[in-house]
Amino acid sequence: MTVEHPALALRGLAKRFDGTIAVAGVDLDVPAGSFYGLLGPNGAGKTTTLSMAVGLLRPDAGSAWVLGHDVWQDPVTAKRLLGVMPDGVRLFDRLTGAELLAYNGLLRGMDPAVVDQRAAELLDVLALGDAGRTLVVDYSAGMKKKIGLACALLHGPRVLVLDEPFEAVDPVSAALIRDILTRYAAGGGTVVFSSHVMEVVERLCSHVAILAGGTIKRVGTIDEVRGGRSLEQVFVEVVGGRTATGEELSWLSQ
Ligand SMILES: Nc1ncnc2c1ncn2[C@@H]1O[C@H](COP(=O)(O)OP(=O)(O)OP(=O)(O)O)[C@@H](O)[C@H]1O
Repeated sequence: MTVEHPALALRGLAKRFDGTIAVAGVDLDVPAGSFYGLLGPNGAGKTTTLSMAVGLLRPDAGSAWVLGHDVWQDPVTAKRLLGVMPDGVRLFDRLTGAELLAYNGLLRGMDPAVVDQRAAELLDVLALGDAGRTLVVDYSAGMKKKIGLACALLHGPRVLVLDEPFEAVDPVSAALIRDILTRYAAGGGTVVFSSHVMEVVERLCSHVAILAGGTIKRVGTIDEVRGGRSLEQVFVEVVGGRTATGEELSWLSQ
């Protein structure tokens, strides 16, 4: 009998920057085939957690496994299975989209003919084909997200980890990204993405974890976490925050 490993397993991940505890011991199991949303307010530790989970940032403590392969002990195998779109999309942006895809594919040791064929298909599906000779540095924020997603998908990963894929993306591009991710998940892939947009998570995800102050506050299937309420209600209750009294900023009223 083969053991089914979680797509992503995190144990005790922790990170401190100078005096700030960014992530304070995160445990998480992402089931294979799930569409997983990591929700949290600004500064919750989402980017730091995902960066440690995919081998981009060395944790102070803890471990991460991709389909049973330790990201830090066996990075080559883990990274072969992973497609990653980091926050702020750190790309070699003095290349065109096609060049960037070719660079990524060849770096992964892919057959050049396969790279060419997949790159052309991805650029077409993501409506980036017209950008032709435009350098990525001159792309709009939404176009940068889309080329980042194309780079993450090029080698056909089993697990896709995306940091804020819908941030700064117009509704048309957002719908396109949603379609591609839904198709990828329907084909057996696992998607993990961070967001602070409830609607997107509620609409797409089978599972959700709410991160605040560097720890996981709620975790489970969307229905388990909602418990009959809206995700926003649960989020606000978990994360807290101040309620306006109506007295503040009175000088703004004419
Ligand atoms: N390189 C760094 N140096 C110092 N502090 C950092 C660094 N990266 C993150 N932090 C701090 O760690 C905490 C968590 O940041 P992180 O970027 O992981 O949060 P986030 O949930 O992704 O936030 P956002 O939704 O705003 O992107 C914040 O307090 C942040 O200021």
